[in-house]
Amino acid sequence: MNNEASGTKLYLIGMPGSGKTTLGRTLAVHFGLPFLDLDAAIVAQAGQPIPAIFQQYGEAHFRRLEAEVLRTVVARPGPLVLATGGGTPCFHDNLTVLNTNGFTVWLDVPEPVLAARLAATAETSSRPLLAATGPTAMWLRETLGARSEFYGRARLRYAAATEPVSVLIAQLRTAGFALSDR
Ligand SMILES: Nc1ncnc2c1ncn2[C@@H]1O[C@H](COP(=O)(O)OP(=O)(O)OP(=O)(O)O)[C@@H](O)[C@H]1O
Ligand SMILES: O=C(O)C1=C[C@@H](O)[C@@H](O)[C@H](O)C1
Ligand SMILES: [Mg+2]
Repeated sequence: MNNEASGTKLYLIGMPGSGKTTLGRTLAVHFGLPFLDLDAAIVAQAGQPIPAIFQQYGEAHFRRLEAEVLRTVVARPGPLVLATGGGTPCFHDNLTVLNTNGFTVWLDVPEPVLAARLAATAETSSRPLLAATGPTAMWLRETLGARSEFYGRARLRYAAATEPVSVLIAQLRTAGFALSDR
């Protein structure tokens, strides 16, 4: 089965800072697939950056837009690697859409590692949900606590901070995600 014929889409889910964008690009190169970042697709569709969408219209509007753009991406023919937004699986039944139209992987990264990464990238990133408080331990604990129920329903859990990418690729093969390595 070649890539086009399989049509399988690979969806990376997980907390902000878990490495969805970084790993997504790596896997896309490895499997010779297109890569898409859902946040970038939302920005393109809205014509404004994510913090501006939150500020102008609020989170509920952002979540509707996110759900709409996700469904458009999922409906496209052909395979891809998609880095979702941190909250994507937790709203508007998006997780069901992902799980019924491709292969979901949760990048499970421990809270202290997330805290360090978010602090290190706070200056350069635009994370409106963190902008008010910064990546406090409390925000991380509460958010991870609330979201784990959704993330935990991914087809695969990948300990992204400790396991090499080769472990995930092997897990994908075992789970039946059949694509050609490059
Ligand atoms: N496996 C890794 N080991 C060490 N650092 C990593 C790893 N993966 C990602 N990072 C670093 O962690 C930070 C966050 O990575 P990335 O932007 O890919 O996460 P993300 O899940 O896409 O975040 P967001 O939800 O904000 O888009 C970046 O500085 C990146 O370089
Ligand atoms: O964790 C979240 O809820 C978010 C993460 C980002 O990827 C963006 O999708 C947005 O800032 C919301
Ligand atoms: Mg990202």
